[in-house]
Amino acid sequence: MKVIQAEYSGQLNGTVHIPGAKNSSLAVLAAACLADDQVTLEGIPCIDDVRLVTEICRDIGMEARQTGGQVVLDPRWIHSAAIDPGKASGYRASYYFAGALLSKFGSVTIGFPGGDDFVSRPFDQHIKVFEALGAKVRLYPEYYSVQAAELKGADIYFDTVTSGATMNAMLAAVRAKGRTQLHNAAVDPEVVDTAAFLNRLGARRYGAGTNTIRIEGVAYLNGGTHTIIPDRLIAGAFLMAAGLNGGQVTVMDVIPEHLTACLSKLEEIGLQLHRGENRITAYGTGKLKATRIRAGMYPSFATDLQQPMTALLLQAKGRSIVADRVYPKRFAHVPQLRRLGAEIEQRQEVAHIRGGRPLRGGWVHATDVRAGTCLLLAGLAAEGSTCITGVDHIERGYEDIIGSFRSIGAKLSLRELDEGELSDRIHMHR
Ligand SMILES: CC(=O)N[C@H]1[C@@H](OP(=O)(O)OP(=O)(O)OC[C@H]2O[C@@H](n3ccc(=O)[nH]c3=O)[C@H](O)[C@@H]2O)O[C@H](CO)[C@@H](O)[C@@H]1O
Ligand SMILES: C=C(OP(=O)(O)O)C(=O)O
Repeated sequence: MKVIQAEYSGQLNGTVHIPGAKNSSLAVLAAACLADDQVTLEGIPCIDDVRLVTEICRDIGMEARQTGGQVVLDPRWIHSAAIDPGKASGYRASYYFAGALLSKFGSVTIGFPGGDDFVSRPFDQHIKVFEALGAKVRLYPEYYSVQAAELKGADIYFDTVTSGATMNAMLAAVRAKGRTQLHNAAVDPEVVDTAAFLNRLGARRYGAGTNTIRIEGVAYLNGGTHTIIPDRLIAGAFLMAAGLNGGQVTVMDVIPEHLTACLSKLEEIGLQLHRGENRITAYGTGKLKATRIRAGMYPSFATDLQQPMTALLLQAKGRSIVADRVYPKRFAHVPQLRRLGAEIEQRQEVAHIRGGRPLRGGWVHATDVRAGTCLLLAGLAAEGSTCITGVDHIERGYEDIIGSFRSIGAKLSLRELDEGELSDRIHMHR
């Protein structure tokens, strides 16, 4: 079993290049099915979720060649719209293949979305979109199918703001007959990026980045080249690292506007920031103030950043509280932080933190990708050595997490433990 070992690292200093966004890449890779010619994507991160997507692409006959951050896809030879249920359930965003293949072939069979488990991650708005466009959705124990003789544009109102269903609706509607309007749409940068990609292929889609998106269906889409936006969630986590012990971290190749809520909060708790055109430097002053975080949909503070932010707030003297309106139960990292000596409690879907207390190393388990970053940051600030299991979750979302944190001075290593060694270690730390 893989274990990340983190040692107390003192100040973290250095510059990190930020890769393309996982959440954009997963949508745009599936959206490439829609094209009628070759597609080249730049800035795709080398992460486990992307490896799974490229396997799915190959399974259905779409050639996908990845060289570093570049993926070349050829959708002209897709011969199947049946996706292995196990692979589809191996990550969250497989639902984009449902939207894209439905749009192009009128039929798809696919496993249910997997991904991080936050107790409840409903899928009803995706189904609502498919049905509104005229498709029939059938749910089976292991998979679902979506079929339509013809997709027709429709007016669709989302009952909740969802980035996944907004992007999926854009994919499903792009070849539908007539006009589709999406109301109460998500405005995330990943929505805008996916829309930009579709337009590059020749889609007629207007208003992405606002609450109403209009799509005029087209019969043919070209190929083309697109560069994925930088990962604002990885950038945010590295900026937080600067605050841990008063260091200085620069994130390069970012879009600072995508991080507005995060940057405001970092300044509010005492970090100094310098924003350039495509870079941000965070200076930790060594003194952090407690605060209140209410994670929400973009442009609010991102739910994917509330967990790493919690690790930083453990260093801020006083009481902080963290609530998550997107996933009110996204707090599996809280009991793990307590194993490191953190004074943190979860009461009524809010994490209450008493910060400024020393942390000590121990064994902890990452239950999801950002819980992993949270525990890693806490481990770098804890006295002694912290071992983090659940590395697979972390590798779903981070490209070379060990190398990039080491490049700013973090004492981290990846170790392989056999079952016997693992059970001895866990026993010792009980
Ligand atoms: C692969 C990917 O891009 N993952 C991101 C995506 O997940 P994902 O696309 O799953 O999240 P959504 O934006 O769809 O979810 C937003 C909210 O809508 C709710 N909802 C969603 C769909 C639905 O059919 N019904 C429904 O009620 C969800 O429970 C949640 O409360 O956005 C989340 C919110 O920013 C991020 O945490 C994830 O990192
Ligand atoms: C929740 C996340 O991922 P996913 O939606 O893929 O589970 C995330 O990236 O924080």
